[in-house]
Amino acid sequence: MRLSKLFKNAPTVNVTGLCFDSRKVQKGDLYFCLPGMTYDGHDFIAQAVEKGAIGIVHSKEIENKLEGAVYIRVEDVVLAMNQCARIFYAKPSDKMTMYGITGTNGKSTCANIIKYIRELKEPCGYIGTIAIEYGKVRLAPDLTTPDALFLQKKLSDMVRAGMKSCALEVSSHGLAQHRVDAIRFDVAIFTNFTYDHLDFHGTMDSYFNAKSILFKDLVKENGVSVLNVDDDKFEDLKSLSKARVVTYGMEKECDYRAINVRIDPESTTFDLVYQENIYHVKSSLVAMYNVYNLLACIAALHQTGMDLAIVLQACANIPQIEGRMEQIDCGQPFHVIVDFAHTPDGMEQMLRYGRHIAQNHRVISVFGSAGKRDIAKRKVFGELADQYADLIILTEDDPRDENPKDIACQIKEGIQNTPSVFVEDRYEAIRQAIDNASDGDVILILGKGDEPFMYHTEGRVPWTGDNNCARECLAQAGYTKE
Ligand SMILES: CC(=O)N[C@H]1[C@@H](OP(=O)(O)OP(=O)(O)OC[C@H]2O[C@@H](n3ccc(=O)[nH]c3=O)[C@H](O)[C@@H]2O)O[C@H](CO)[C@@H](O)[C@@H]1O[C@H](C)C(=O)N[C@@H](C)C(=O)N[C@H](CCC(=O)O)C(=O)O
Ligand SMILES: Nc1ncnc2c1ncn2[C@@H]1O[C@H](COP(=O)(O)OP(=O)(O)OP(=O)(O)O)[C@@H](O)[C@H]1O
Repeated sequence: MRLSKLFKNAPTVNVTGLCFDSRKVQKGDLYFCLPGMTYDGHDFIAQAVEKGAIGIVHSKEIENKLEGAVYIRVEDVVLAMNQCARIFYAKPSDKMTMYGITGTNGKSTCANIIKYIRELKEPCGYIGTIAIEYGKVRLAPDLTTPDALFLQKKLSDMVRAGMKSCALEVSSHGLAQHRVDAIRFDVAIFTNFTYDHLDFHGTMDSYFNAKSILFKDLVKENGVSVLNVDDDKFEDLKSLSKARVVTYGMEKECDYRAINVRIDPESTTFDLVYQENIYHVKSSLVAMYNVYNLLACIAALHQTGMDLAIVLQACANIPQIEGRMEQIDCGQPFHVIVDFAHTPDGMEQMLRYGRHIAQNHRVISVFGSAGKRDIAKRKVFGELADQYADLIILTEDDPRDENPKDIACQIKEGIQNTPSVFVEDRYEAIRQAIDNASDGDVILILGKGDEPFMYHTEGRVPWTGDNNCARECLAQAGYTKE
């Protein structure tokens, strides 16, 4: 593409790619000097030019301009990069129905529900924590919400592969770092807002401000904000939403309301009240929080033209979402559930659900807390497990360069009455939980879900995955039904 298509009055040179990392520049790329938390992209111009960048987009004064590249000075490089990416990749988000999902918990679950149901009508892509998926392509993501350039490129690949819609998880980091600024969403879904990511955002207000960008920036004609009426942040989001607002919930009057909810170990049923009509819904997803996730998706899909009856019927067969409330059934006489819960709210939801289905039997919980992340939540995890569990097995969970035993000690500060042990090796911890379980017990393995890696001192190292680990340990104990 000609540089002048991206910047008015720019010299006639051909841009073959866009890049913001000098280490990855390829010949013909336009290099954007981004401000970062550790570095400043302006410091790497020499490397970018050496690697063949044909243009440098910068905001600071540059004294020694190297030959071989064109220099374009702008006020805001992040803004310029987003605008360029949108044009360079031919505005892919304008060619699909775009669902943006944000909130502390439930983004991956909702995105996967939307993808599954939307695909009954037309091809739908997915970008989020679990995968990047479209058609037959399935890639392992590095981030929940990738950087702006990668995102635009992937969306354009999706359009080329025939996708008509896309469900995209939008993290607060992604919003704060303007990774989705160049995307035009049709629907912005808000799941919930509870404690998380204070290591990055500093305060809950700043965390919320990041989340709210998705709703402030939803300006597409016919755009719709899908909001959880039962969440404390509902009124704030409603008043700042630019688009039409549609509501869902259980406790208050709203557009899509669930009543008569019944949660069983295998399924969930409820009555959906919509415009004074009542529809009976049965879903393969369990736990109360999934009723909220379902309502959000039902509203979003219905508001974007899907037939309500088809959407509701599809709720009965939503496939297992990897590592999210994943029931591992190898024929053992107790429940084993693997879940990605890693926030206080997620932990409480899971522990409460475990308590609900265990009835008089025991809840055995296996978890840790990530190293170098949100230290304050460790004690809270201990308090929650103390409240709901009968046995707590503390173990490693992405310790990074912290000692897992120290993290476990901080979790233990919240444990008063419930027996707890520390088993550093996660595989061994899961094995001990399984060996310890009696008929009817519920084992909750929390925090990592399906993730096939663990962060240690040496970086990201392969991990069996909690779900695979549980299956292996069950097989070793003689249960092999799956
Ligand atoms: C905290 C955070 O989000 N950091 C992101 C941020 O890094 P940064 O600000 O430190 O960047 P930097 O290293 O200072 O570099 C500044 C600029 O100089 C450039 N550079 C740097 C060095 C060099 O040699 N050459 C060069 O060109 C960099 O490419 C960058 O453009 O900008 C980088 C470039 O886009 C991101 O890769 C990086 O994500 C890191 C890897 C990360 O782990 N982010 C996580 C926390 C994250 O975003 N998570 C969310 C939420 C997940 C959840 O809900 O749990 C997600 O969406 O995944
Ligand atoms: N609506 C919800 N309310 C509260 N907790 C939820 C909700 N949905 C899911 N959870 C809990 O949060 C965990 C993570 O769910 P999910 O992966 O869907 O969220 P997420 O927002 O995508 O998280 P992340 O961005 O960290 O991947 C689940 O495993 C479950 O324990």
